[in-house]
Amino acid sequence: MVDQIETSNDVTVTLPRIQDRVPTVVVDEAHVIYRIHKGAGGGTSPVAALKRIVSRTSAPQVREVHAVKGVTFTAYQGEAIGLIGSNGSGKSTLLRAIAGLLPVDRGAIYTQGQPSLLGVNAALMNDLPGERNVVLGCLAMGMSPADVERLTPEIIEFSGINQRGDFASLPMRTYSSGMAARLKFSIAAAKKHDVLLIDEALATGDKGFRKRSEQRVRELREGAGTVFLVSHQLSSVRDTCERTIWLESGVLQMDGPTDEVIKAYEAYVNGK
Ligand SMILES: Nc1ncnc2c1ncn2[C@@H]1O[C@H](COP(=O)(O)OP(=O)(O)OP(=O)(O)O)[C@@H](O)[C@H]1O
Repeated sequence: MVDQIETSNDVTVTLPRIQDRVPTVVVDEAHVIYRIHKGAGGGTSPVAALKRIVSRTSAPQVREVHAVKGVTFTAYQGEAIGLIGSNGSGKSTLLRAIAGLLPVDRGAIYTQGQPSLLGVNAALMNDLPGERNVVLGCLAMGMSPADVERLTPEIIEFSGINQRGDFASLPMRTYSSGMAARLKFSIAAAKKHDVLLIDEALATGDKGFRKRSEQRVRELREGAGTVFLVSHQLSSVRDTCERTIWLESGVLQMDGPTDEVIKAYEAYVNGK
């Protein structure tokens, strides 16, 4: 049983009916708190503690930043969900917690399979050429060597890094930050993910790359995965996601159809 949904840019997406929907991410009253150790003695390591004993200085102060405050929602297969909110509202923190890179302090996050976080900070090796990074990245995602060999030219083509000469054979350190981000997106998007988490990656490309990557996000979603997209580029969210979650100061403000949530967010931003 399926439902046809029209998105704002006239793309028709086919989604399973509510009763057939398979949850992929369940976030249940999740709290994430950063603890920053500051003050004399530097840190909590045994060496730092010993130094404090010898120098008779007090234990470092701990400052807490409560970045995500009791957020609850469920994401389903086939959904692309935008995450929006002001600077410092907790979007990247929530994404990192879903990826399992940050522990939740209270509450819980359950995911189906291993979510893949694609951020502009994803680690590639700066001294290796782009094409070697493609091979390493694909192998690290669990692709077979034969698939890697077949897909490498496609990934380089998709990224557009060779548009102004043969950059694929040059070390990554010679790339602009936009080129590096495009290559990272292209590597991650080459594989079908159960849950793909994208942090601002689409915003770094030029218009042509943005269109290609938005199309790829739609394909990934239609291939039954769930895609989360953190972006300040509201047009990207509008074109890619039919559902959007709005966070403000770590609190979930709204969760619903993208058009409604963006409208409320814009009214909030303009009224600030
Ligand atoms: N590693 C960290 N250590 C301590 N505090 C952090 C750390 N990373 C983020 N924070 C704090 O957590 C809060 C949420 O930050 P986060 O990066 O998740 O927000 P964001 O919505 O993604 O912001 P932006 O839109 O600016 O990227 C902010 O107050 C930030 O200062």
